[in-house]
Order: sequence, then C-alpha cells, then structure tokens
Amino acid sequence: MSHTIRVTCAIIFKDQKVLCAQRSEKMSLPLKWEFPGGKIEDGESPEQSLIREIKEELNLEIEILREFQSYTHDYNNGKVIELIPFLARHIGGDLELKEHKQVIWKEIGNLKKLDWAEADIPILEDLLAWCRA
Ligand SMILES: Nc1nc2c([nH]c(=O)n2[C@H]2C[C@H](O)[C@@H](COP(=O)(O)OP(=O)(O)OP(=O)(O)O)O2)c(=O)[nH]1
Repeated sequence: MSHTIRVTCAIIFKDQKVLCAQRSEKMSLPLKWEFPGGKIEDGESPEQSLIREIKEELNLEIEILREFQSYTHDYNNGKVIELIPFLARHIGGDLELKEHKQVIWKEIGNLKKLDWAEADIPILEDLLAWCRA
C-alpha cells in the first residue's frame, strides 16, 4: 500500500494573473503544469514548507494569504499525493528558474488551456469557482 505524500503549492496572483510552472523533462510528471511548491519535510508546517520551496525553486519570497481545500490524488503508480493549496502574494525576490522548464503568468480564463498535473485539476476548478464568486 502506498503512503500519502503531502505536498503544498502556491497560487500566486499578480495583476489578475496566476503564476503557473511547467515541470522539466527531468522531473516526474515531465512537462506537466503545476502550482509551484513541494513535499512537506519532517518537522515543517505546510506554510513553512511552501515558503521554503518557493524560495528554493523560484527565488521568490511570498506571504501566505489563505489556505484552500486540499485534495488527494492517486497516480496509480504507487504515488498518492495530498495537494494542499495556498493563496499567496509575491513580496520579494526576482524570479529565477532553478528546477522548472518555464513559468508563465496566465489569465484566470486561460488557465485550463495548460496541460496540468492530474492532482491539480480539482484545485484549479475550486480556484475558478472562487474567482467567479
Ligand atoms: N509542487 C507541486 N507538485 C505537484 C503538483 N501537482 C502534483 O501532482 N505534484 C506532485 C509532483 C511530485 O510528485 C510531488 C511534489 O514533489 P516535489 O516537486 O517536491 O519533488 P519531486 O519532483 O522531486 O518529486 P518526485 O520526483 O519524487 O515525484 O507532487 C503541484 O501543483 N505542485
């Protein structure tokens, strides 16, 4: 039986656009789009983990504004991911790509055009519903 891997991700807004990150060819889920973030390490809170990951991966400092609903996804390859999304705001640092192939700022209405990691789909749906509300 596979254990659940807890992963945080950041929905970072700027000028009505959201930061979307494309995984590199070398990563798992190659070329899929995701909200940047990563695995929670032992002893970390989800928020601490996300702040660390965003600094490590993108050189950005963020402020976390709120948590959204988490979803658990089974990739049927032995990996079960609990994805914990947070709304966040860029407060410092210039964007540097350390791991991803590319990042883009995407309008809300165009988010669904990207080829997202499967675990992100319900989070994307919640985000779109929240933006419409
Ligand atoms: N950061 C992030 N990871 C996601 C998202 N959606 C999704 O399925 N994942 C998966 C990809 C990875 O398997 C895992 C996050 O791991 P990670 O980014 O910290 O590390 P990694 O690529 O080295 O992970 P892995 O190769 O061991 O799978 O969660 C997402 O929106 N953001």
